[in-house]
Amino acid sequence: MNSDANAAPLLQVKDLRAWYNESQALHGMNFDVRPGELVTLIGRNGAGKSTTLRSIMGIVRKRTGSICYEDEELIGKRTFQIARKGIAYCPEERAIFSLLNVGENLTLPPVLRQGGVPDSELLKQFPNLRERRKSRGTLLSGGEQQMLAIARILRTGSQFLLLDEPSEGLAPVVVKEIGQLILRLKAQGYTILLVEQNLQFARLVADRHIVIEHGAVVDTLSAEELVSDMGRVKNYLGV
Ligand SMILES: Nc1ncnc2c1ncn2[C@@H]1O[C@H](COP(=O)(O)OP(=O)(O)OP(=O)(O)O)[C@@H](O)[C@H]1O
Repeated sequence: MNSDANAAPLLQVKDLRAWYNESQALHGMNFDVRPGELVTLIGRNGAGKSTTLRSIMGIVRKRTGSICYEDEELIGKRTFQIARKGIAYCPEERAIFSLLNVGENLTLPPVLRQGGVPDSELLKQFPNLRERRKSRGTLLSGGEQQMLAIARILRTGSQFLLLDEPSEGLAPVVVKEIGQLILRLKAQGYTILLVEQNLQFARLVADRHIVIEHGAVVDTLSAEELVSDMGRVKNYLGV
């Protein structure tokens, strides 16, 4: 499914400010994501990318402004309520339970909504996980852990996926596999907001790129602009 440039936004973030205790991390974020779109958040370390995902998910609780999802305000809602609306979060550290095996990790999160991928179908979609069904989390490679972390949230029935640096620490060949998986999810109609430092990876998968500096959006580039004007982005990232 391709995103419709004229469709009403699925997620609208307005003047989002967020704090860790007294320390302000987001200073007025404004952006939106349309249904079926794959959007990246890019920016230097500490710019506020992960905090944006955690604020949408309600993990960072101290936040003001507006986060509107399907015309419903998420500010003030708890994480479990946000998850029930169909938003899922895959953290940077992947959060695989090391003492549980693949099958147990997969079935641990509850099914929250209709439309979740059934277990049998998940194992078909992720054959490498099927092979390693009995292996403990600690024995998985970084790529397998990432696959498992994504597979796990597909089971819940969520349609809006927040993915924090899925390519981090993975070998190029595995990054390619994760890229193919993300493109497959987009083709299946999932809407995806992706934090990504790896521009080559971001370039291959995303429709649009939002640049963050000091907790605010400073630029937005289309997929084409990222390719034709890489200098602009590298300037922001200082690379
Ligand atoms: N748990 C926390 N407690 C206090 N401050 C935090 C916490 N997590 C992040 N911060 C601060 O919030 C700001 C934004 O951090 P955030 O992790 O969102 O950045 P980022 O753009 O995702 O960068 P990175 O890729 O390095 O994680 C930074 O100044 C960071 O030091």
